[in-house]
Order: sequence, then C-alpha cells, then structure tokens
Amino acid sequence: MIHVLVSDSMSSEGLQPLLDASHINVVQKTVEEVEDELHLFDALLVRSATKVTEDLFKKMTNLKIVGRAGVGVDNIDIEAATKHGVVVINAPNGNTISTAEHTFAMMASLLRHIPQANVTVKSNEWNRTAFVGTELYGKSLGIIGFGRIGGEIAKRARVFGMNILVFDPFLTKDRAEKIGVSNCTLDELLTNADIITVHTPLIKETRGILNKETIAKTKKGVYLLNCARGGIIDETGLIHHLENGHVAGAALDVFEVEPPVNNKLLKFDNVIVTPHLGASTKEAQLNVAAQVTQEVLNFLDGKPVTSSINLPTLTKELFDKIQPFYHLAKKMGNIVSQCMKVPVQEVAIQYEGSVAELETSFITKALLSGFLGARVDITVNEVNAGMIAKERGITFSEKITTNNSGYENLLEVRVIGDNQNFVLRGTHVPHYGERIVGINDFNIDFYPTGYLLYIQHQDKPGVIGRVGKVLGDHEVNIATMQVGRKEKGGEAIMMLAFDRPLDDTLTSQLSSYDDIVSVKTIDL
Ligand SMILES: NC(=O)C1=CN([C@@H]2O[C@H](COP(=O)(O)OP(=O)(O)OC[C@H]3O[C@@H](n4cnc5c(N)ncnc54)[C@H](O)[C@@H]3O)[C@@H](O)[C@H]2O)C=CC1
Ligand SMILES: O=C(O)CCC(=O)C(=O)O
Repeated sequence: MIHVLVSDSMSSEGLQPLLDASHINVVQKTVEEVEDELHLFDALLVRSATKVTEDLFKKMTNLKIVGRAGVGVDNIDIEAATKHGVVVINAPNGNTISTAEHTFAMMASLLRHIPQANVTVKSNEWNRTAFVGTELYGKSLGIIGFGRIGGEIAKRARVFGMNILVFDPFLTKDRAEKIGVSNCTLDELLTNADIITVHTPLIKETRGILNKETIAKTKKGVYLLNCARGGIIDETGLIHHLENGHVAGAALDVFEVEPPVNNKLLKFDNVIVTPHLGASTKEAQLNVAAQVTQEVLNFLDGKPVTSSINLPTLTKELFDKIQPFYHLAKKMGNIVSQCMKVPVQEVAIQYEGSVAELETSFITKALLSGFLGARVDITVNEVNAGMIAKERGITFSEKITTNNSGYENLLEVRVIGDNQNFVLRGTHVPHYGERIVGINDFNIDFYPTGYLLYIQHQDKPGVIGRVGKVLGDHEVNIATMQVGRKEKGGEAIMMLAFDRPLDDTLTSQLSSYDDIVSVKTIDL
C-alpha cells in the first residue's frame, strides 16, 4: 500500500484520481495531526501552509515525492529535499490566470478606492469627493518578473490602454517580441512607471527588490502591488515611503509573515489587502490539485514527471527512450563500486552512438546513484546523487564522443581511485537487453544481473577447471560464465553468474590460488 499525506486543504475533485486508486491510502490531515506516523508516507501534497523543512524530511523517512499544489516552492526546503533524495514537483500554470486576474482586480480597486468606499457606504456614509480615483488608461505599468503571471497581466493591461514596462533579466528577446513588450533596466522601470507590480519568485536576488532605496527612485505618487510573495517589496521600505507620502497606495495579497501580526501596513488607509487569495478560485484550485495528483500518480507508477524542481524534466516519449540506459547505467555504477573497494576521486562517463542524443544528464545521475548507493548508508537516487558525490569529494563528468567502437550505443564509465582505476563498458541491444561488453582492457559479454563473481587470473591451462571444481565441491551451480583475455598466456578475466550469493569461505579459497590475481563478488 502506498501512503499519501495531503496536509493542506485541496480541491477534492482534483484529488479524486488519488482517492480512487485502490493501492493508495490518502490521509487528509495536518503534519501535526499525524506526527507519530510521518515515517509511513511515500508522498506529501501541500499548498503554502505546510512548511516542508529539513526536520520534516528527517521524520518522513519513507518520503519520495513532495507535490506543491501551486507555483511558489518557498515553503519547501529544496536543498534538504534534494539531500534526502525527495523529488519536488509543483503545478506551474494551474493558477496563472486566477493570480493575474486577482492582481488586476487589486490594481483597479487600488486606483479607484473601491474597498475603502465599500466600507463607508455600508456605514451609511455617502462621500463621493473622498474617493476620486485615477484611470488605468494611459498609465505606465511596470512589471517586475515577466513569467507566466507577468505575461497574462501585460495582455490585460494592453486592453486597458496601458503602456507596459518590463524588467526581467531572464526574458528572451523572442518572448518579449511575441508578447510585444520591451525589456528595460530596473532603474528605467522605476523612474518611468506609474504603477509597479512584482511577479518574481521570492529568491535571494528578488528579496527586497523594492526597498527604501529603490522605491525612492520611483515617481512621486507611484502605486505598488505585491501579489507574488511577501518580502519582494521590503515592508519597512514601503512603510517609510507611505509615511512620507511618496507612495500613493499599495495593494498587497502577501506579507513577510502570514498571517500578518501587528503589521503597521494594515493601518494605512491607502493600503488595500487580501489574505493570499491570488490562487483562491474554484478553477485554480481544481487545476493545481489535478495537476499535482496526476504528477504524483505518474511518479508512483514509475513514469516521468514533467514539472520537477530538482530533477531534469522528461516527456513520456523521452523517458521511454531513456529507460533502458537508465537501468543499465544504474547497474554499471553498482558493478564498478563493488569492484573498486577503495576511496574514489573521479567518475567520468562517456556516451557514444544513439544514447548520446538523449538527456544524458539523467543517465549520468542514475549511474552515479548506482555507484554511491553501493557505498553509502543513505538513500541515493538521481535527485541527490550529484550532491552526495560532491559532499564526498568525488567529481563526476560526462562527455559525448564521436568514437565508433562498433556498438549502436555505448556507455563507458572510468573511475579513478586510490592506486586503482576501473573502466566498464555497457550497451543496450533492443529486444535483447543490457550487456556489459568491456572491463578495463578486456572484451567480454554478459548480462548484468544476479550474483556475479569477477575473477582476474593468468591465462593458463587448468585455472578455469580449478574454479569449476571449487564451486562444484561447494555444490554451487554456475548459471553463466564468460572469459576474456588480452593475449595468450597473459592476464585474463572470468565473469560467472549464480542463482544465490556465494560464501566468503569459497571466495577466500579461490583467492588463495597462485594463478588467481583477485576475486570479487558482485550482487546486483
Ligand atoms: N498570490 C498568490 O496566490 C500566488 C503567487 N504566486 C507567486 O508568483 C510568482 C510568479 O509566478 P509565475 O509567473 O507563475 O512564475 P514564473 O516562473 O513563470 O515567472 C517568474 C519570473 O520571474 C523572473 N525573475 C527571476 N528572477 C528575477 C529577478 N531577479 N528580477 C526580475 N525577474 C526575475 C523569471 O525570469 C520569470 O520570468 C511565483 O513565484 C509565486 O511566488 C503564484 C501563484 C499564486
Ligand atoms: O496555495 C495557495 O493558494 C497559494 C498559491 C501560491 O501562492 C502559489 O501558487 O505560489
């Protein structure tokens, strides 16, 4: 049974496919309510209320995936997720329209004083002169962060006859041209915009992008909006400029601390606020819950996820092509690790032939996770393999080569360790399967599975017979056996496969023979 914890409120219609799956047990409770059972859950679905911290990852020892029903993942410690090998996915576009519409509604309300006027009429006042507003038409709207939401706001602003100024260091010329906007510098936007709205993620570079100093560069009487994340507009800086009258008004859906506690911003008449409602529509909630549900179901079924934050994203088509190499790479990493029981400094992977045209970074991580999984005592997978390698001082690299060794596709891993190097080559033959075709300088051909015995020996008469006799004396049946040599009478290797693990006494006995250089067991 797979256990899924849904710890924030979510559209039950969106969650329905998870609720309907007979092999999945869905628990809809807060983290605190299931404190004693946290170790059971395979998947966690959240909105923004649950703080997914390093501490939570430590408690959720079985966790494999966190699904964020929304865009911003600032409530999830991505680095800790990666370290613990947990995939993080989000629902990137399910709430774009709702948030753009909310921002627009806030902008119109701010400039026409609708919330304030509403309160007075309901208090039996009829004060028309106090609420003279400002038109949006002809005003310059500065959009900081021109992604999905920023783009939708621009479309709406254009219809309202506004001029649009955009600042986004990652905006491509193509996208800007397609939407008909031009990217300017932050200073140009600040000095020319009548209204400024922020739509970036909350990251180190955007925290306080509008602050005491930058707001001072804006036009006197500017309006500011934040429907993205609290902290993108520094609250202290904003309060300063509301108090000195430089800012005419602000509309805030988000706060540095939510819900706001003793927040001075709530005392200003020209500040209008909503309780983080950008994505709170029936449509957006259904969209985001349905998106993460589908992604989590795909992931739990071993299918690719399309919106991962800490994994390369793959389409189903690409994933199907990669899968054989993914499994081969994992086994190759595992074999090398078991054959090289010494500290390792470097793992270099080379791709040749058709595999080189695929998303090799994913295959590299699979190989690395197979390699590290055989030598560290924590969960290693494609998510955290790079980080764990780095932590342990192992550098890794990948290279595409145009060499032609005669295989349709070839993976080669070269591992450099203390006084020892090891090279392994593998290929995947369609409709036939994975084959290991080279160990160091030896050509060989075996299917990497089960219990293997790798023997380095001298190419002399009687060695193979002696190995066979020892195994026979111990009643061990050889499933398959491959030999390889460089030259007659020189160094040679054997790779034997068995149906069950071998005893240490047997491998010690084999190692004691003069013509046998080394004996290594490999369990796959
Ligand atoms: N109030 C609410 O309920 C909601 C809030 N949000 C917030 O809105 C944010 C934006 O959402 P989307 O448009 O979907 O994300 P997005 O990823 O499509 O767009 C973000 C844009 O910010 C830009 N950016 C990154 N660093 C920047 C910098 N230093 N300066 C200027 N621009 C920068 C990126 O290039 C990107 O184009 C989310 O990160 C989330 O925090 C999203 C949905 C609902
Ligand atoms: O879950 C929510 O309603 C908040 C949505 C949000 O802020 C986001 O998607 O980034």
